[in-house]
Formats: sequence, C-alpha cells, structure tokens
Amino acid sequence: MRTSLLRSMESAFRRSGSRSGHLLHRSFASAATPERRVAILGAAGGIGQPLSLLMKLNPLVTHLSLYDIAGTPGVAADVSHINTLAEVKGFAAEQQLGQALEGADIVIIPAGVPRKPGMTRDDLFNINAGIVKSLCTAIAKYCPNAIVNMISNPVNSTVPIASEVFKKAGTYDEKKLFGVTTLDVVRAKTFYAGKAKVPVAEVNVPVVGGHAGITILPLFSQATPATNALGDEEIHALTKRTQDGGTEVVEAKAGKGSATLSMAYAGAIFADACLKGLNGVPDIVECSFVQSTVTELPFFASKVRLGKNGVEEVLGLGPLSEYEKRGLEALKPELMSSIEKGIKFAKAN
Ligand SMILES: NC(=O)c1ccc[n+]([C@@H]2O[C@H](COP(=O)([O-])OP(=O)(O)OC[C@H]3O[C@@H](n4cnc5c(N)ncnc54)[C@H](O)[C@@H]3O)[C@@H](O)[C@H]2O)c1
Ligand SMILES: O=C(O)C[C@H](O)C(=O)O
Repeated sequence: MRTSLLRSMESAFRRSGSRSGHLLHRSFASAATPERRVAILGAAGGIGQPLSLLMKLNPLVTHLSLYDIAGTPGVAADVSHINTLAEVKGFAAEQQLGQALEGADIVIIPAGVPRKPGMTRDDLFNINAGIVKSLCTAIAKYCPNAIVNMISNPVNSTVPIASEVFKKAGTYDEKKLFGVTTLDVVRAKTFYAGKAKVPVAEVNVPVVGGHAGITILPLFSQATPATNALGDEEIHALTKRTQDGGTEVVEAKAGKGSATLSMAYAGAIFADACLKGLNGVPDIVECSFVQSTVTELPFFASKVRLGKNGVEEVLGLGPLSEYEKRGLEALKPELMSSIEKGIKFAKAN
C-alpha cells in the first residue's frame, strides 16, 4: 500500500515537466515494471542521502545501489527499511565500487566537495576533477552502457572530464552523458511563479547554457503560463536570482555546504525522466548539459528529448529576446573555458 508521502512525491514528479506521470501510478509490484538499476555515487553525502530516499520512493527503480567512501552502511540500512519496490544494497570503500556499478542502467554522481561562502564552483575543480575522473574510469569498466547523471561541480568541467575518460576507455556514448542542470530549472520555475503570480505547478521555464553564474541562462521569454506583467527590470532580477540561486543557499548555510535538499529533489526529477525515457515513455523533455551542436560550444544545456538510448534529440533554443541573445553571447567565453579546462585535465591525467 502506498503512503501519502509517496503519493505527494509522485505528484511532484508528475508536475515536474515530464509528461508521463501516469507511469508513477502503477502499483509497486506491477509485473510490467522492467528491471531498472540505479547507482548513486556519493550516496552518504548531503545530496546523496535525500536523493537515495527519493530514488527508493520511485516505483520505476527495482535495484538501488548506494556507494560512498564513508558512511554508506548506515544510509543503506536506513533506506532499505522503506517498504517500496527497490532492493537496496550499500557499498563502502573503493574495493566495492565495481560491485556497486555492475548492471547499472543509470549512475548518479553527487560525489565531491561542495562550496563554502566566497568560493566559485570552479574553486572545487582541483578536488572534484580527480574524484569524477576515478569514478568515471570505474563506470567505463563496470557499466559502460549506463546513463550518467553528473551532479558534481563544476558541472561545466566535470561533464567534459567524463566524456574524455569514456573516450579514452573506448566507451563514450554522447547520448548517455548528462550534466544535471535541473536545479536551475526548478529555481527558475519557483521564482517566476512567485513574481508572475501564477500557480507554480503549471510553470515551465527552459534554462540553457551551463551551470555556473552567467552561464546559467533562464529563458523567461519562453516561460509558461506567459505573462506580460513582468517588465525588463523584473526579468533581469529573476535572471540574476536564478544565476545566483546556488550562492544564495551557500551563503545562507554559512559554511555548512551548498544546496542539498532542493538538489536531491532536482536530481530525482531528472533521474525519473531518464528512467521514463529508458522505459519507452514518449515525449520526455528536460533541460540538461549535454554534447551539443545547438551553439558552437561542444557542450551546452538545452531542452533534450529523452528516450530508450538516453538523448533522443537535442532541441534548439527557440526564439530568444534581445536580453537573452546578449546573455547567450556573454556566457560563451566562460563556458568554453570551463569545458576546455575539463578536457585538458582529463587528457593530462
Ligand atoms: N549540479 C548541481 O546543480 C549541484 C547542486 C548542488 C550541489 N552540487 C555539487 O554536488 C557535490 C556534492 O555536494 P554535497 O552537498 O552532497 O557534498 P557532501 O560533502 O555533503 O557529500 C559529498 C559526498 O561525496 C562523497 N565522496 C567524496 N569522494 C568520493 C569518492 N571518490 N567516491 C564516492 N563518494 C565520494 C563524500 O564521502 C560525501 O559523502 C558538490 O560538488 C556540489 O557542488 C551540484
Ligand atoms: O551553488 C553550488 O555550489 C551548488 C549548486 O551548483 C547549486 O546550484 O546550488
């Protein structure tokens, strides 16, 4: 029997923008549920724990593999007692990483250090680049066909690092590598709903570019439900707030890390969309940072149609306002240099 918490999670998934909520209404024991294995690397962290909870609540997950270098047994034991379908296994220490990954359909990576006040996401590069590289090396070995959802920052560099690691290993499939930018969309939706005074559950706002500062470009000109109640100043303020959303949380947490709960929610929404795509649900569209030809940059976040093989189609930007066109040109040099930094690191190490 499903709990009311689960029902509200399901309704959140339904409202998230993926047009396939009906799947979440199936009973856990449905014979039609295909086996889907999800692995979370960094599962005992600030994001990892609530994300593990949310993936345990997702009825599309049959096996949930939780891996961290510290604290996994407790998290896995705790989450495993929840009476939902997914069978939970915990894996601690590097020797168990292979087992954690074997057979995974989706690997979600929130492993790595978060920001403290005063830091940029790029300041995390020196530590997180190495973590991501070693985890991706293991993915190439143990589950080369898995879809990878990269959460670890700086996403603008960690995704290119992952691509190079997979290329070196001969396993790169550009359709299966995603930088998770869903939190930018979640924020843009929340902030827009508040300003435009429209029901938040009905709001959609594409967010393109990358995942750091000005590289985050919300397209409020395409927001739905549309409103003409917002002037240029309000759009600028909404754009700034979306771009600085992460910093807002880092400062409020005052040294105790960055967004974890909203990120876990966003990560769960994106993984759910990937699962639905894998299961053949049509018309699943989310924004994500992927290999792209939408601009001259090799990786770029835009709307992506998800399918049985991961990316089915990278969608174009659509019509932009003059303000957004300027934002797009302004973000390109910074985004390109973060991409190149990731590629250079992976090639040199
Ligand atoms: N993409 C986004 O929108 C977004 C949003 C929020 C945070 N983040 C990023 O996510 C990352 C994690 O944030 P957090 O708040 O959960 O940090 P955290 O410190 O609370 O948790 C990180 C976890 O990673 C684990 N870890 C470290 N090295 C590992 C390794 N080699 N293998 C497996 N696990 C390892 C740690 O033991 C820890 O449990 C940060 O880089 C942060 O910047 C991204
Ligand atoms: O801001 C951060 O450092 C974490 C994350 O990228 C966020 O957007 O919240």
